[in-house]
Amino acid sequence: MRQRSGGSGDTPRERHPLFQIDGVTVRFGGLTALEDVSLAAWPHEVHGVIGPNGAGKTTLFNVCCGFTAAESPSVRWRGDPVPPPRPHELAARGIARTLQGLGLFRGLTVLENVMVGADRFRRSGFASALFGLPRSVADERAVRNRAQRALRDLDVDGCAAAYPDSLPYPIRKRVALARALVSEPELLLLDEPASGLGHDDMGELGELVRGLSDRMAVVLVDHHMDLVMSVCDRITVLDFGRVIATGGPDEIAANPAVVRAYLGEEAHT
Ligand SMILES: Nc1ncnc2c1ncn2[C@@H]1O[C@H](COP(=O)(O)OP(=O)(O)OP(=O)(O)O)[C@@H](O)[C@H]1O
Repeated sequence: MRQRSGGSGDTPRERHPLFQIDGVTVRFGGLTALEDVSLAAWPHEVHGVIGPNGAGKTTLFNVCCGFTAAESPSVRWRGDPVPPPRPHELAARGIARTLQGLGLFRGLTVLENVMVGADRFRRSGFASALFGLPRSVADERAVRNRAQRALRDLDVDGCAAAYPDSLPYPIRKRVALARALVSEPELLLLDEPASGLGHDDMGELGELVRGLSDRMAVVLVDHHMDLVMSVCDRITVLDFGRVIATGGPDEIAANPAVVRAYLGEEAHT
């Protein structure tokens, strides 16, 4: 595990998590999906969220993305209080996410899909785009270049002209990741990044995610213990909507409450 920021030479700001959310309670009618849950994502760390089925992982992910509202959570960005995230503000706030369903536009090529993710770098307004003014043309070229770079970084630039439906699932997952990364986020939220991947693709994904933590904080929700244990610096374990443990992979693997929660799950499957 890498040294967390905060040692000699760090700026004081790096003593805080990049993103911290506390007091997350979500109720769906009579069902409490999350009760007073906290999550802190540190710069340059990969933070895993795990837990048995129905523990509240997706709900927590959705709160972090602003898809689901929690009851008055406290949110901090580099230690400063900020309003809870809202989906349309994520890119502007330095947050990107990939979803289980990938969410690629079927009618757009791979390159065009990734260009959508780079939208925040456009500087020209609607009118100059409409009339093809020079600034808008330069903008378009810059956004296209960024998108091509993002595809190259993920080794999928060869399918830039293809439509998502024509590509194998692991490639589509990379495209979805490229679309998230092209916005150059400080915080990347990954929902089930390993779902549907075979062993080899999962190994490559693990290396990729580890590499990303040089540039950003990563939060990932996933069922695959191998991936979570090998890739994450810190892990939050949920069970029945509550945090039952937080710590490094070794601490988590040895935590009796975590073992009990997962054994309980096996007993019910
Ligand atoms: N929109 C909703 N309306 C009602 N109940 C919901 C809703 N979303 C989630 N729940 C319930 O909230 C609880 C937590 O669900 P959530 O999907 O967050 O768990 P999870 O840990 O992601 O589960 P899984 O591993 O099975 O995906 C579950 O009991 C689920 O049935």
